Amino acid sequence: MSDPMSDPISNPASDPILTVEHLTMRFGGLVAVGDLSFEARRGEITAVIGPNGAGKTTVFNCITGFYKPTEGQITLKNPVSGDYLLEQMPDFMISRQAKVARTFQNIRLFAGMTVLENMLVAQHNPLMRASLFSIGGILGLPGYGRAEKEAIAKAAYWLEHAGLTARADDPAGDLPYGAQRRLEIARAMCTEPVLLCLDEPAAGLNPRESLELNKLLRFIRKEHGTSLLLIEHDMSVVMEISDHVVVLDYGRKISDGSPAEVREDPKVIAAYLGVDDSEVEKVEAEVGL
Ligand SMILES: Nc1ncnc2c1ncn2[C@@H]1O[C@H](COP(=O)(O)OP(=O)(O)OP(=O)(O)O)[C@@H](O)[C@H]1O
Repeated sequence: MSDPMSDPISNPASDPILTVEHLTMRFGGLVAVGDLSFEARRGEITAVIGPNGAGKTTVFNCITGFYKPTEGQITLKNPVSGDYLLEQMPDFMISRQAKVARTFQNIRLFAGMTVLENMLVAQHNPLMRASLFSIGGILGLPGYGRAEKEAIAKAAYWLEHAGLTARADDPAGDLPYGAQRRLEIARAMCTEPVLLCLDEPAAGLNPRESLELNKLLRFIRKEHGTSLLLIEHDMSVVMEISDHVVVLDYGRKISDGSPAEVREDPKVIAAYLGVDDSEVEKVEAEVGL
């Protein structure tokens, strides 16, 4: 099999992998996302944050093809296969061709299947191709045997880096919550995405599980050059691992910069981090509201 470590994607700092331009999503009269533009740069961890209902999940759903945006353009620059206009593609092509993978707020594993089986299901497409879409596996064709070995080796590699090797034969549903989250991420990495979108990966994790998650995400970025886009409520995770933070409020972008920059931005303090009631007027005056 090709060595999963052998081809880290180059990482020129200014090179965007995802460009969102004037994205608007309306549900009837409600503007869930309004005229949003931002970039996620290649090889970086970009966090999208904001209060409840700010439009974060809607942005993810537009990027990954679950929603068709009302307006706007979303360009994914795959360094290998070229540019894709995601808003014009069905969701399965976004994952298969453009190589964008995602995880969900609520974990979506096959709970009754083993950890290893979950990892192999993610590699269904290459295995089906190698089986000639029917009898290759039954006939024991060499191509299928090779593809199967590669799939198992890739699964083993990601299980090791997610700290799950010892649980490979256990039902996924038996894993502690934090381990299930890492399994979802490891499973997504088996599809070799260029952009991995994570919807609240730290939700419900205890501090030790949060550290293990951070370690896995850093490994993915550093050793594979995979770009990460995450929605996160846990500010300690955002500040610790993000290179770039985009802040939404009521569907609009109110801040965009390094973690240190957005943390100091009075608009963010007022809208997201929260201020004492007695301070609201003062902060609003400072930011011109
Ligand atoms: N399918 C839908 N139909 C109608 N309204 C929707 C739909 N999806 C989202 N919304 C509305 O769009 C707005 C943004 O929701 P969204 O879930 O994107 O926010 P969020 O920032 O992800 O919130 P949270 O942090 O609570 O997950 C909300 O007012 C929500 O009720």
